[in-house]
Amino acid sequence: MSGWAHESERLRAAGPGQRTRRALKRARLWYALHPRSAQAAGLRQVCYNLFRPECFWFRNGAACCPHQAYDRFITGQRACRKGGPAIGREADGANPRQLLAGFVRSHLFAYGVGTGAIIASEFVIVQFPHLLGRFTDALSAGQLTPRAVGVYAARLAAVGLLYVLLFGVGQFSNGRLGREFEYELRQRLFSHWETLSTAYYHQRSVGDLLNQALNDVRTVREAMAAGLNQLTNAVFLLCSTLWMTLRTVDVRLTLASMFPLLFVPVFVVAFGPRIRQSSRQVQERLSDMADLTEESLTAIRLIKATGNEPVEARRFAERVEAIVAQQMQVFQQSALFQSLIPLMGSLSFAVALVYGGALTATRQIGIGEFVAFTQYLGMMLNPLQQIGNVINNFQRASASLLRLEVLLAERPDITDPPAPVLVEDIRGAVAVHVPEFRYPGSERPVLRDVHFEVAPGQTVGIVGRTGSGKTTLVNLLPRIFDPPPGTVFIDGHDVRDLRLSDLRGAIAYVPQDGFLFSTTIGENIAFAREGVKREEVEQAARLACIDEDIARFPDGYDTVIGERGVTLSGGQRQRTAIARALLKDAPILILDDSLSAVDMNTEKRIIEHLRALRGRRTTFIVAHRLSAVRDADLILVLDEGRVVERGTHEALLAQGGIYAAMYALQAAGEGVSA
Ligand SMILES: Nc1ncnc2c1ncn2[C@@H]1O[C@H](COP(=O)(O)OP(=O)(O)OP(=O)(O)O)[C@@H](O)[C@H]1O
Repeated sequence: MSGWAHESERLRAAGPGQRTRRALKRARLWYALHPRSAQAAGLRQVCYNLFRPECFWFRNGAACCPHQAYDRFITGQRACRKGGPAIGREADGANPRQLLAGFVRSHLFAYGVGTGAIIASEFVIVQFPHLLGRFTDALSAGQLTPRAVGVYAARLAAVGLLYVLLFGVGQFSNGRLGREFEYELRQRLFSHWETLSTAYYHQRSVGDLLNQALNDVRTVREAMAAGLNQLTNAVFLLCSTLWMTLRTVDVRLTLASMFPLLFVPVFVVAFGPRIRQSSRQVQERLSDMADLTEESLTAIRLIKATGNEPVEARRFAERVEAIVAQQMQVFQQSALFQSLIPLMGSLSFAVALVYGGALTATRQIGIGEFVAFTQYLGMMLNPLQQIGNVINNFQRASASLLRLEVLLAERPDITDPPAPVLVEDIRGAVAVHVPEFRYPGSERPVLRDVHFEVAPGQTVGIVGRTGSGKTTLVNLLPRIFDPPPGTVFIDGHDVRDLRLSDLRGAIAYVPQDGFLFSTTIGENIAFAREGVKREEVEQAARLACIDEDIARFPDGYDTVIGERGVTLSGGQRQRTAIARALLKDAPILILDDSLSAVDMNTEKRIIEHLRALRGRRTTFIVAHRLSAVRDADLILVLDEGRVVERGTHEALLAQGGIYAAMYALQAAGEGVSA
């Protein structure tokens, strides 16, 4: 049995009670090793089946479908069962600082273990100079026997071993917690992004959002894992060293040598805010660069086709130069700040040599005491340097937290109404009475006096010049943009009074770009609904006339179609998106210019299939090619946001207006018979 088949069998054999983390971990490993292979896709399907839709909830309290549960699991996010620990629930709506505080509170014991281990390790390591001092004293007094040397060596080795053990435990424990927090924060970000409305994404770039999800979150994680370790290490190493010196070394020598170190807090106050400010600017410029990279890679085919590589390379270089300049500023400030701290350490050393040397020469302290003290001072330099690093880290993390805070404070402008009308079954009657619609922040009305009504099961064609408002009009139905109150109704209910999940669940929408995911074509179609069977996917593909194309693909429905469906033709992409919408089987179907890249014959067949389903769903077809709407019960002709003509195909032809002129033009150009 092949590796894949064996794994698949094991997973299948696991009963509901055995859907264990172990099985899933193995699945994740398998998936990581074979991310793009058909086997992985198949295994994924099996794994989907292992999750039951009703029982997977995430820590932020949001329910999710098994597909998402699995996807989140393989990307390292943790799902928990309904009713499981709801750490994130209290964090819902919280800012990252509260999230951080909540996380630390709920992992107090683990933090205690990690930090405690580091603290203990510091108290162990400071025994080292003390032992060395005693060894030196014994040596200078000529009291060292071979046995005593062995005992000293064994003690020093034991100190080293215990230190490594304790310090390792502390590092690992806090590092692990940092990673867990990183996942929770990313998950929180993602859940938050899912709630924000389309208008928000028109204002923010993908690059900037990616930068926040990656760089800002990582900076915070570094501060709370490595930063916390370094801080604990540095503070307690300093404290324990100080304690040992005061206990075992002359107090005058200790106090005099420590004097230069009192300047460290002064430098922190002087440099901290400047470093934080510059770090924030660097992050913003990094967002810019991420933006440009994303845009350039998305448009790489166009760039190559037009031979614009040098222009893009120049644009990229300009942004990189700006980032480098900004980063140099941060580096200069950080370098100056970090070097001032060891400088103070060196001054301490100088005082110790002069004053300690004099005390030793006048026999006020022993040689062993002096040797031990210089060792202690050496040990202090490292934590002082670390404190500089940690403060820099915390300054950067603070800037990142601020950016994340701003993002998480963003509220979706399209939300459920406070008291939604609960509807059992939407039939698909649509009434639109929009006196005027403007996009948020825009002065110009895009729709004016648009009034029409559609009975359930009817088909509406929407045509008109480019920019006349067709997409805007259909976007109002699922509230992608909010219509004015009391202007758009479904089954007699204002769409703004319905729960968003009810409203959007009743609408299958194929947007103009018909986005596809970089997975298999079968999964792209199945994305419409949870728990769909392969036969249903195939039936939807038949209705959208993509089934024959799929049959010719090397792996059929399991063919991976590349990023955003790059390996498909424009027409194939459109038909896949249509199949996905048909599979949703919602009472309202919207095709926004979704047949433009399909040839006339295929378009005709798809329209025939839709007509066969007539009565079952209300359909809106936005089109430039009039052949796509000629069978519609009502055709609206838009011009500059107004309905300038309306009627059936025949009635509009008879009117001899804009529609008739468009039809004549297209018939002449494409050879369409009237
Ligand atoms: N998010 C937006 N913010 C502001 N104005 C917008 C936005 N989206 C579209 N518009 C403007 O609204 C007008 C109508 O756009 P819309 O996309 O609805 O036209 P359309 O008829 O669907 O065009 P096409 O046939 O080219 O797709 C255009 O002038 C456009 O510039």
